[in-house]
Amino acid sequence: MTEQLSEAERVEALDGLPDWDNDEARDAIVRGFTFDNFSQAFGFMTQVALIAEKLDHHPEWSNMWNRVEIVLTTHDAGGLSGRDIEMAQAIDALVE
Ligand SMILES: C[C@H](O)[C@H](O)[C@H]1CNC2=NC(N)=NC(=O)C2=N1
Repeated sequence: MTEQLSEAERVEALDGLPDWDNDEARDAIVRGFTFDNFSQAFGFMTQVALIAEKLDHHPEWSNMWNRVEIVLTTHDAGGLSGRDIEMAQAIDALVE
Protein backbone atom coordinates (compact mmCIF):
# COMPACT_ATOMS: atom_id res chain seq x y z
CA MET A 1 0.00 0.00 0.00
CA THR A 2 1.41 3.41 -0.95
CA GLU A 3 1.69 5.72 2.07
CA GLN A 4 1.17 9.48 2.17
CA LEU A 5 4.24 11.58 2.83
CA SER A 6 4.52 13.11 6.29
CA GLU A 7 4.55 16.92 6.46
CA ALA A 8 8.31 16.86 6.99
CA GLU A 9 8.82 14.50 4.06
CA ARG A 10 6.61 16.73 1.92
CA VAL A 11 8.62 19.85 2.76
CA GLU A 12 11.88 18.03 2.07
CA ALA A 13 10.61 16.64 -1.23
CA LEU A 14 9.36 20.03 -2.40
CA ASP A 15 12.74 21.58 -1.66
CA GLY A 16 14.07 19.40 -4.44
CA LEU A 17 11.26 20.37 -6.82
CA PRO A 18 11.49 24.17 -7.03
CA ASP A 19 9.34 24.40 -10.16
CA TRP A 20 6.38 22.63 -8.53
CA ASP A 21 3.77 24.29 -6.33
CA ASN A 22 2.29 22.68 -3.26
CA ASP A 23 -1.49 22.47 -3.62
CA GLU A 24 -2.72 21.76 -0.09
CA ALA A 25 -6.38 21.87 -1.14
CA ARG A 26 -5.88 19.08 -3.61
CA ASP A 27 -3.19 17.40 -1.51
CA ALA A 28 -1.06 17.49 -4.64
CA ILE A 29 1.85 19.19 -6.38
CA VAL A 30 1.22 21.23 -9.52
CA ARG A 31 3.37 22.56 -12.34
CA GLY A 32 2.51 24.50 -15.50
CA PHE A 33 4.45 24.17 -18.73
CA THR A 34 4.48 26.48 -21.76
CA PHE A 35 5.70 25.36 -25.17
CA ASP A 36 6.16 27.06 -28.54
CA ASN A 37 3.02 25.50 -30.00
CA PHE A 38 0.49 22.72 -29.66
CA SER A 39 2.67 20.09 -31.35
CA GLN A 40 5.45 20.69 -28.83
CA ALA A 41 2.95 20.52 -25.96
CA PHE A 42 1.38 17.33 -27.22
CA GLY A 43 4.77 15.72 -27.83
CA PHE A 44 5.62 16.46 -24.19
CA MET A 45 2.32 14.94 -23.09
CA THR A 46 3.13 11.83 -25.10
CA GLN A 47 6.48 11.47 -23.32
CA VAL A 48 4.80 11.95 -19.95
CA ALA A 49 2.17 9.36 -20.84
CA LEU A 50 4.88 6.78 -21.53
CA ILE A 51 6.54 7.55 -18.19
CA ALA A 52 3.18 7.28 -16.44
CA GLU A 53 2.64 3.85 -17.90
CA LYS A 54 6.16 2.76 -16.99
CA LEU A 55 5.75 3.96 -13.38
CA ASP A 56 2.07 2.99 -13.22
CA HIS A 57 1.43 6.46 -11.84
CA HIS A 58 -0.78 8.82 -13.81
CA PRO A 59 -1.19 12.60 -13.79
CA GLU A 60 -4.33 14.67 -13.62
CA TRP A 61 -3.63 17.14 -16.40
CA SER A 62 -5.05 19.71 -18.77
CA ASN A 63 -3.86 21.15 -22.08
CA MET A 64 -4.77 24.44 -23.74
CA TRP A 65 -2.93 24.91 -27.07
CA ASN A 66 0.72 25.38 -25.98
CA ARG A 67 0.13 25.04 -22.23
CA VAL A 68 0.02 21.93 -20.07
CA GLU A 69 -0.87 21.83 -16.38
CA ILE A 70 0.05 18.69 -14.44
CA VAL A 71 -1.37 17.80 -11.02
CA LEU A 72 0.24 14.90 -9.17
CA THR A 73 -1.35 13.13 -6.24
CA THR A 74 -1.69 9.46 -5.30
CA HIS A 75 -5.27 8.27 -5.32
CA ASP A 76 -4.38 4.97 -3.63
CA ALA A 77 -2.78 6.89 -0.73
CA GLY A 78 -5.40 9.63 -0.56
CA GLY A 79 -2.78 12.30 -0.97
CA LEU A 80 0.83 13.05 -1.87
CA SER A 81 3.23 10.10 -1.85
CA GLY A 82 6.74 9.28 -2.94
CA ARG A 83 5.35 8.11 -6.27
CA ASP A 84 4.30 11.68 -7.04
CA ILE A 85 7.80 12.92 -6.25
CA GLU A 86 9.34 10.24 -8.47
CA MET A 87 6.94 11.19 -11.28
CA ALA A 88 7.70 14.92 -10.89
CA GLN A 89 11.43 14.24 -11.08
CA ALA A 90 10.98 12.18 -14.24
CA ILE A 91 8.83 14.93 -15.81
CA ASP A 92 11.35 17.63 -14.89
CA ALA A 93 14.05 15.63 -16.65
CA LEU A 94 12.08 15.96 -19.90
CA VAL A 95 12.21 19.77 -19.87
CA GLU A 96 15.51 20.49 -18.14
C1 LIG B 1 -4.28 -0.41 -10.54
C2 LIG B 1 -3.26 0.69 -10.79
O1 LIG B 1 -1.95 0.20 -10.58
C3 LIG B 1 -3.49 1.84 -9.80
O2 LIG B 1 -4.83 2.27 -9.94
C4 LIG B 1 -2.54 3.03 -10.05
C5 LIG B 1 -2.69 3.62 -11.42
N1 LIG B 1 -2.17 4.98 -11.50
C6 LIG B 1 -2.22 5.79 -10.43
N2 LIG B 1 -1.97 7.11 -10.55
C7 LIG B 1 -2.08 7.95 -9.51
N3 LIG B 1 -1.84 9.27 -9.66
N4 LIG B 1 -2.45 7.49 -8.32
C8 LIG B 1 -2.70 6.20 -8.07
O3 LIG B 1 -3.01 5.83 -6.93
C9 LIG B 1 -2.58 5.27 -9.15
N5 LIG B 1 -2.79 3.98 -9.00
